[in-house]
Amino acid sequence: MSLPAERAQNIARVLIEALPYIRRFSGKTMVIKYGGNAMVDQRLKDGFARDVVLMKLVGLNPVIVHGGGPQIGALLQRLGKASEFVQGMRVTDSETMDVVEMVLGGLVNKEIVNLINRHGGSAVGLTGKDGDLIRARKLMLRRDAPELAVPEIIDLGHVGEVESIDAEVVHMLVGGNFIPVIAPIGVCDDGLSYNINADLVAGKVAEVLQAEKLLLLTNTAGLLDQDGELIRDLDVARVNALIDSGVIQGGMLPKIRCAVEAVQAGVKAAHILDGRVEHAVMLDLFTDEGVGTLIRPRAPK
Ligand SMILES: Nc1ncnc2c1ncn2[C@@H]1O[C@H](COP(=O)(O)OP(=O)(O)O)[C@@H](O)[C@H]1O
Ligand SMILES: CC(=O)N[C@@H](CCC(=O)OP(=O)(O)O)C(=O)O
Repeated sequence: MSLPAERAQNIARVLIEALPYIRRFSGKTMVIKYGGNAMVDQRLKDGFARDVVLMKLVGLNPVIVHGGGPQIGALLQRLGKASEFVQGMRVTDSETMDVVEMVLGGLVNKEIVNLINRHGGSAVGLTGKDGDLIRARKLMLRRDAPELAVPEIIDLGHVGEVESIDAEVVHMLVGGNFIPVIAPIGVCDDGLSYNINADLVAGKVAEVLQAEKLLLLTNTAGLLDQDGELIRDLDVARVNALIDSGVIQGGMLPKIRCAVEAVQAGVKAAHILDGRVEHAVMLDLFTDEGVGTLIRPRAPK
């Protein structure tokens, strides 16, 4: 493989320009949540895989946690089953759980692994069952409303939350130069599978690994305010006000909650960004302020 001299010089210039950024993040862990809504078309998927491979090659440690909500919905529809969500969480009966496990642990996980490997990386796919990575407990949602004397408890079936993460298998893979690709399926003490929102898993994985950054790739420019304008930067105190006023709804609720919990538990920063933008991950790394919405533990002084 050989390049014309002028092209080689241009590449060298760009790499040298990138050096301070690469040095800043070298050896650091980046947890990237790749949402089902960001897996739009082949060009974007290829771009994502190339970014991840490049990150690894320059010394960062990317760890991928993926979703696949739209992909689960599509298969359920083919099977004649409707999708129902409460506060951004899929109501999951045992038949739906089988579909979730097949789509996330099978189709989507292996598609991402294959994509990264085809672009020159070494990815290994896991669900929370592999290496006992994700222990889950049943999630009981609370609904508070003025007309309710006591909060309503909503049972969503096989929907879980993270009880604990045993990251040994992740450390082993990262140490062996692999890129872990994690599907958000947990297992509880009695061996039952639980469907966990991928944002929640990504936040907990970032916490346990004490990641430098948690990047949440989705299908909006970031968190939008009541006028649809991008909020570039917010601290934990403002998040609650935005939830109470109804600005943050649906799938954005677990996303923002997990980002807040992660930064409160020691992750340096969380970003919600548009995965439909080409090279979104690199854009985030190579700009001081990042792109999308930055969530930090407290407002800058
Ligand atoms: N304030 C908000 N800003 C941006 N998106 C919001 C907001 N409130 C609700 N949403 C919704 O949240 C969605 C992202 O969540 P979700 O569909 O679960 O994405 P993903 O599959 O990437 O996790 C957006 O597409 C949007 O419809
Ligand atoms: C409990 C719950 O809602 N689980 C999600 C898991 C997948 C996911 O989170 O996918 P995205 O990130 O693409 O939305 C679901 O069943 O859709």
